Amino acid sequence: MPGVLGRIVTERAADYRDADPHLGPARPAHRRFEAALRPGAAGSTVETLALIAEVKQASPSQGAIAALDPAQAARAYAEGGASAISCLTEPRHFGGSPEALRAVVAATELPVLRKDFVVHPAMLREAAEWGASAALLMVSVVGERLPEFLDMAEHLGLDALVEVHDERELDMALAAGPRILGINNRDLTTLHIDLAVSPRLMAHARAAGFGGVLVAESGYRTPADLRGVSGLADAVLVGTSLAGSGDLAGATRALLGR
Ligand SMILES: O=P(O)(O)OC[C@@H](O)[C@@H](O)c1c[nH]c2ccccc12
Repeated sequence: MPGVLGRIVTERAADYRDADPHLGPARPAHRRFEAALRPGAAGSTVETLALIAEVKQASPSQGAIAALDPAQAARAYAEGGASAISCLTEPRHFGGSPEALRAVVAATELPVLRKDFVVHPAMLREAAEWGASAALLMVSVVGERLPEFLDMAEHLGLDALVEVHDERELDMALAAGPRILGINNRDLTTLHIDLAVSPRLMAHARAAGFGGVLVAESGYRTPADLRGVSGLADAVLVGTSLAGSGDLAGATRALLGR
């Protein structure tokens, strides 16, 4: 696996090399994250797009974004109209931590996504234990093991956001029958963003008969940016432009056109 993504995945695999792979008891599926993103669930937004707002303190492309208090950030996003919260837990490149996720879960009623490079079953067990409603599964990372990881998430009562960046990954994802599909506009090997990726792959997914929830991810800054996926996406995942704004509630409202 090339580039930045390869380095991070190697590090996360090393972090969890000796972790206990047991998932523990089955947990009921609440599907709270999925329900928050369903068409119309966001209700009052101009574009009817649901917003997943991300607690993101740093990134490989930006370096430091902002030193956030995760609980305060989550409350501000909720106040601004977000439908769900994404919280990074990757520590070296994104400034995330388990504590950040736990704090976000405690601070808000909104469903929370564990945003990390899931390479080991223990990472899903942790997500459930920490109170997350969902976990990210990247096809570029789990590859052929996607069905296995989807089953594990289901066992733990977690919704899975299955992320793809190109047609090949999309076809692999569709074959596994995900309920929630995220299209990342950012190529994580080069960090290059192209907002045309989401509309292209969303049209492809719908044409292939995908009837689940579609999430457009990365690089969105303005209401005008969102117009490119309105009518195609059910939800949009936004981190940097909100987290670095200095006024998280105001920036969230502004992005949603309120
Ligand atoms: O900060 P942005 O450009 O608004 O992007 C948010 C989110 O899409 C991005 O953080 C992301 C999408 N998929 C990922 C996988 C790993 C780490 C991070 C990500």
